[in-house]
Amino acid sequence: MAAVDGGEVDHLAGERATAHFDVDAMKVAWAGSRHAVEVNDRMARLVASDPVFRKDTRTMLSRKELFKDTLKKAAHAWKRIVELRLTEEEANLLRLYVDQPGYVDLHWGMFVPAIKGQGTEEQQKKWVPMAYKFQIIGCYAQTELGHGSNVQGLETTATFDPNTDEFVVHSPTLTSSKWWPGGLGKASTHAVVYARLITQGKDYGIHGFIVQLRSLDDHSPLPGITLGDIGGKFGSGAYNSMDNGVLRFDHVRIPRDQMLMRLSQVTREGKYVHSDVPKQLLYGTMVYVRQTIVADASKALSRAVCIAVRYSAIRKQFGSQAGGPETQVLNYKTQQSRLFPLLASAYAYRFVGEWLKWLYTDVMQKLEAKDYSTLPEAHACTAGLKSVTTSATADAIEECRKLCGGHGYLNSSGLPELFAVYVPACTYEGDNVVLLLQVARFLMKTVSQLASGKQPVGTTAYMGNIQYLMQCKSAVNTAGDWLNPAAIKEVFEARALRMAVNCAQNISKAPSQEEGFSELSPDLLESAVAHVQLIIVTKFFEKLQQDIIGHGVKEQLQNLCNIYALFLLHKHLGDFLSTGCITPKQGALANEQLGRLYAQVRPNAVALVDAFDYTDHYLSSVLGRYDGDVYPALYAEAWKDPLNETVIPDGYQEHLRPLLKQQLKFSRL
Ligand SMILES: CCCCCCCCCC/C=C\CCCCCC(=O)SCCNC(=O)CCNC(=O)[C@H](O)C(C)(C)COP(=O)(O)OP(=O)(O)OC[C@H]1O[C@@H](n2cnc3c(N)ncnc32)[C@H](O)[C@@H]1OP(=O)(O)O
Ligand SMILES: Cc1cc2nc3c(=O)[nH]c(=O)nc-3n(C[C@H](O)[C@H](O)[C@H](O)COP(=O)(O)OP(=O)(O)OC[C@H]3O[C@@H](n4cnc5c(N)ncnc54)[C@H](O)[C@@H]3O)c2cc1C
Repeated sequence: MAAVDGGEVDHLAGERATAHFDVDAMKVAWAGSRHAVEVNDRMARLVASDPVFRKDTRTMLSRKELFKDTLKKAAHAWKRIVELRLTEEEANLLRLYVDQPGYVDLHWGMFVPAIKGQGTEEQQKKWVPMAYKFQIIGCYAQTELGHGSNVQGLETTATFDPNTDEFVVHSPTLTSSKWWPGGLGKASTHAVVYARLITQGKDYGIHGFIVQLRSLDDHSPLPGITLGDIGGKFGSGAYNSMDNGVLRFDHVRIPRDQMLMRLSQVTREGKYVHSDVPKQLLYGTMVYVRQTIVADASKALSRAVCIAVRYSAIRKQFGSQAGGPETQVLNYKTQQSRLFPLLASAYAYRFVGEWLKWLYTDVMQKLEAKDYSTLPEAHACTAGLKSVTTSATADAIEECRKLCGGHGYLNSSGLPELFAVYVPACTYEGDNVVLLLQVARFLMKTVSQLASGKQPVGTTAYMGNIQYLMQCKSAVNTAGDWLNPAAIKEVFEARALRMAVNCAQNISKAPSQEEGFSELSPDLLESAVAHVQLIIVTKFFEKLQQDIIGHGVKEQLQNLCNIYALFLLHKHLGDFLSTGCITPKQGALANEQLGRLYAQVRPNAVALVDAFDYTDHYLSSVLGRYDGDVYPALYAEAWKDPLNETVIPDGYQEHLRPLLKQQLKFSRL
């Protein structure tokens, strides 16, 4: 049981008693191993029991107070990490459960990986230990006021001066100001800055440079550097704890060896040398972060779903006859049909995130061995999955808020802040539309290579079965037939392939490839989504092939997998029908089966969210409390609002009293 700060009475005990499976074993399936459950639980409790990490009044703090509170929490977290000699795994989890975006996320999440991925061994030896000891704090300064998505369009310059063996970093225009980097505004002492490398009069495009921004003595900006925060962001609390910043350079000089030189170098004489590696490795940090964002999607979604499921089991409306009990809103079929697909999606994203982590590690090992063949697929998978999972998660958090009715709109429900913190994931680390177009480009290339007989591999291997998939008809006859994984996989593969081939055919009719791609881009997005959804469904089925232990666990996961797939089929019925993969009758049968699956989830719903093993501290929601004691908590929470500090509000004397005491002057009143 994870609820360290829950009450004595378990209002959800009845719900927990109806579960048909072993919740502890499900925790292992969710977390990945018994070790992962144990370490997650230990770090979550450590954070929950420490008063410095309290966050119940976070949304009421001013921006300055919130930022200072973030600095305090980050420093305290570091102190605990050092005192307790936590491992890297434990430290990462501790920071996760502190649950307040801050400069440390970019320091560990992007600055260090950028140096590790793009720095030479010598550069790593110099910079990484300092970063590991927090002797320097770093951020990732790529985006500018004028360009974010179009990395090649960045304007900051780094011009080599052979006389002094230095680069001169400069912001030539207003639009070249670095804009958005997290941690840049107030905290970072250093940044990995992306700038156009110019040497011997030639522009060699975007490269990474380590630049010191602030004095290590008094934190003031170094000469030639203008720094600040870019201002308040969406929502209360939320991402406002982060100091997203602006940065301008006025001919700032850095030593030549602060160019990240693993992929290409500039010699003492100023000669540009590019190693024999794909240029796209420059984008490696983004690929790494996109992969972690997919794992975060399942965290955020499961959190919202946990709140909505528990509250829906507590909340009662209507149905009372002759004084009998009212109906739990979780029993309404509409509530189930909105909520259970989100529950299933949380599990689906968890497992595809696990697989993506494996893929990423595999690709990295191949790159080390100078095998670059899997790089395009790694890019397509990370970009596509980042895009699909973050968009769906942001929508799902908002749906969970609605599923909690009026109380979901209160900050104390935890859902508004969760949404506000989460929704920029659709934009950062690559706008979701821009990333899906990258997937589409990869798909079009794969389709065009089919004609030449090249066999697609990995996640596009199904395209090799083109003869069959272009003409097959689903054999589903009854609702129960939709429980056959082969039946589901076949229609998802046929839909994805047919949509891609249709796009490719239509592009080929355009005057040029480029014009065709641009004209067809809305269709290409849908085609990319179909391909990515197929990956998620496939990886869920593959997970079910693994050794899953514990009473009833596999059956529950099978139900969730079927719900995930059939819900997508229902939602995108137009795609499946228009590509002729299924008939309207088969679509109706899928929907019938979905209803049956929801009924099977109903008695297990609360236990399925308990398996996420979240503390009340992490959930930070009066509606999602483990003990279900919602109403006293809601009532108590209201009194904490600063407006309730006085009975008579500030402003009464100036603005309310005169209004109430005014003499009526208008004759018609
Ligand atoms: C309630 C409290 C909760 C608290 C929770 C706390 C959690 C919060 C913590 C915060 C977490 C995270 C912080 C967020 C960090 C965000 C940081 C950022 O945003 S950093 C900036 C990110 N910027 C981007 O992502 C920019 C997106 N743009 C691009 O990636 C590129 O410009 C492009 C891919 C769109 C285009 O590239 P370009 O080179 O211009 O052009 P082409 O399209 O022609 O591509 C050429 C060729 O390269 C291939 N390619 C492209 N990218 C890659 C890649 N990454 N890897 C491999 N290959 C790549 C592409 O496919 C083309 O290949 P061809 O074979 O030629 O077709
Ligand atoms: C909270 C947050 C944190 C961030 N942190 C960092 C950080 O630490 N470091 C950093 O360097 N950056 C950071 N960023 C910046 C982020 O990476 C960019 O905002 C993101 O890459 C999107 O780029 P953009 O803002 O230029 O959007 P734009 O590209 O201007 O997007 C505007 C619209 O144009 C559309 N669009 C753009 N190009 C195309 C196209 N080719 N085809 C079709 N439609 C298109 C988009 O879909 C979107 O609808 C952060 C951003 C946010 C919101």
